[in-house]
Amino acid sequence: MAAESSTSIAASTKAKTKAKKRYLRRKKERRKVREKQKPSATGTSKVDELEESDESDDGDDQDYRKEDVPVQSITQEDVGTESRPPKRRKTTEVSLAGTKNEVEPLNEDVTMDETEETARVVVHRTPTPSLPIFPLPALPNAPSKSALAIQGLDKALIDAEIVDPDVVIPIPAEGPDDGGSWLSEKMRKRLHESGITELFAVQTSLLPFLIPSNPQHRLYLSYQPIRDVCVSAPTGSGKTMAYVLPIIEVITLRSYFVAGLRITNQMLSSRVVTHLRALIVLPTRDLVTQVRETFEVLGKGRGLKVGTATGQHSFAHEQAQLMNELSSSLLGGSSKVDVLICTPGRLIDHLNGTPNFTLQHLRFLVIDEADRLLAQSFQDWLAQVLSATRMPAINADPRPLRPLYPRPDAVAPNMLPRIPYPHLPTFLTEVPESSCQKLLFSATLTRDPGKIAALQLRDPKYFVVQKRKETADEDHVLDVVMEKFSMPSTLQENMIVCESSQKPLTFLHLVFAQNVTDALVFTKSAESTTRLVRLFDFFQAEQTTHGDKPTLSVRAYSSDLPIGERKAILEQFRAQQIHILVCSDLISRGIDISHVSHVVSYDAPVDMRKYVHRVGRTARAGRAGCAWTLARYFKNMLKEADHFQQIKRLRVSEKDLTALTPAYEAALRHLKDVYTRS
Ligand SMILES: Nc1ncnc2c1ncn2[C@@H]1O[C@H](COP(=O)(O)OP(=O)(O)OP(=O)(O)O)[C@@H](O)[C@H]1O
Repeated sequence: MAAESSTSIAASTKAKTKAKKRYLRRKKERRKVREKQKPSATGTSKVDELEESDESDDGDDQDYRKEDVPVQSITQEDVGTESRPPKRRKTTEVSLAGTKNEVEPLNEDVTMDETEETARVVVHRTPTPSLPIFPLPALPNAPSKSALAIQGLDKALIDAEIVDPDVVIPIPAEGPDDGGSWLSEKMRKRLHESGITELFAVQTSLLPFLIPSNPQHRLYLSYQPIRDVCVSAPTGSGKTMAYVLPIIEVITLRSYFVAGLRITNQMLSSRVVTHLRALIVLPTRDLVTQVRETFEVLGKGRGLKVGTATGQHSFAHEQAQLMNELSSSLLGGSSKVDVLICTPGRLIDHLNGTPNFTLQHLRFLVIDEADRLLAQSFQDWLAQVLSATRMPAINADPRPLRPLYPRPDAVAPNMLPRIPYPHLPTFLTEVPESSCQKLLFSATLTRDPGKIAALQLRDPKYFVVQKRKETADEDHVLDVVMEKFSMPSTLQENMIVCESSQKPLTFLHLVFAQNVTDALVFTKSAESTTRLVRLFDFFQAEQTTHGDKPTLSVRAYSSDLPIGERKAILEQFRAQQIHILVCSDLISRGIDISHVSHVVSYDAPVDMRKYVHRVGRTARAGRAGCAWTLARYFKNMLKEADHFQQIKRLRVSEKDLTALTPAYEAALRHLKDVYTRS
């Protein structure tokens, strides 16, 4: 095979040589002929032309070429891009958004050579024109965290009015000018007599909103329904007066304007007969008593009749106190009181069991400590109360309807359509609405949309008393939504990190070394309350036998005690006859005792709301106060509420405790004896 192939190569080379020789010979002959024909001076160009045409047209030459390089006539280089049909290549671009865009190939002018035989494709690359610059796909500006958080929230909450807690306005004692307080002269005088000379922040916002400027229709606003109100303000910021003052003013006075000044006159009161105009619902009896006292102080000399219903007295006794008429059935109801302050349980009892007890004339429904009350589902009290304030559906009331002429004053306007005296209903007939304005108050107002929806609020207006930050309004709303509760600015908060076993001794150290008296001490249960008081008493007894320490009066206050005793203890504490009151969370809300300078959470509160209310028993109405929490694990709750930074963390050294240890150990032994015996 190898020999064969070498022979063929030799033969081909030989043939090539012969052809070349033949070509060269002919070329030589042609040159000779040309030499002969050559003119002497000119004609160079002609020869050149001939030579050129020879080279191009000479069949031999062509033959030669064909023979000479039959296969490699087009070199790789020649083929290049010219011979190949241009490929339409797809260019892929990845956009910023991550999607693939298919883009047309760059501009190429492709033309086919006219001589089809050669089948040559000539590609003329024209300079690529610059493409128009399209803007890069840009992501929209990301909304702020707070903007995202408020999405889907109740609009009323987003539009909450943020009230600066430092705002106060002086109350002029005399003269027709109310100084922007919206209070009558009579009321302003009364406030000054009670030592109140300025309005606190929450009051400055609420009073103008709650005391209507229109002197007419103050008790019944059936055709001008007013907005309901939700108020979130720190503990001790004066929320009680923010509703007590407008209630007294609206019920007892009627005002009119003279030369731009508000003139109020009790004789012009729109109150013709006594009806239940204001209902205040509170979670505990103690709070009912406290709010009643505020009404009595501020409403003195105004002829306002205030009643309470807490179950402290018999049902019959309460009925006699509240109702004028129990025997006959009255469509307009009957009441001896203008204002009723009550707990929800007893209120339901009267709604269901007291004849002529009606809420149809209510102008104000106040739910104080609203988050606590809304959490109580007792007999579905809220739904029952709300339905009692609305016009009952015709035929829903089993009592027979009697024609009443003339138009009865005793029936609320929203009840009138129920009375079968001749009306002329037209398409213009407007259905009267309940005139009841709902007011919700708390230092930890719920933002739970479900619970708020249950209140069927009418176009609610939110007031949130909290320090204004240098941030967007959304952030304030976010604080509201995220339940970041604001604290009194005069409160100093401390946490003493200690193990449970160290708590009793640490507490004794606080009392005897840090002078923590005039204090409320919160424990987790009634049982812990009693135990701590016993230990304290044993410890003091030990101390007194070994030295001359003055004796401190420490008492327990819990649900284990009879109501009468509880009341007496609270009175003694108010009178500073008791120095330390150890209690359960029974009085962690709302109780206002001005001299409380310390609050000790002996057992850490279970949630942030409880913490806010407990520590809020001190530092009230701008006074200074100190809160102490004894705990090992407490910071997570504070961190979640974004409140960790505000709390000073302290440790009590072993050394500080050694002086107290002997008496403490003796007290512990006594305590053990007591519990083993019982
Ligand atoms: N304008 C005022 N000037 C002086 N003292 C006031 C004023 N308003 C309220 N107070 C007093 O401030 C104290 C706290 O008020 P209040 O009990 O209404 O607080 P609160 O906001 O309801 O607190 P909490 O959330 O704990 O129930 C009370 O002793 C009250 O008399």
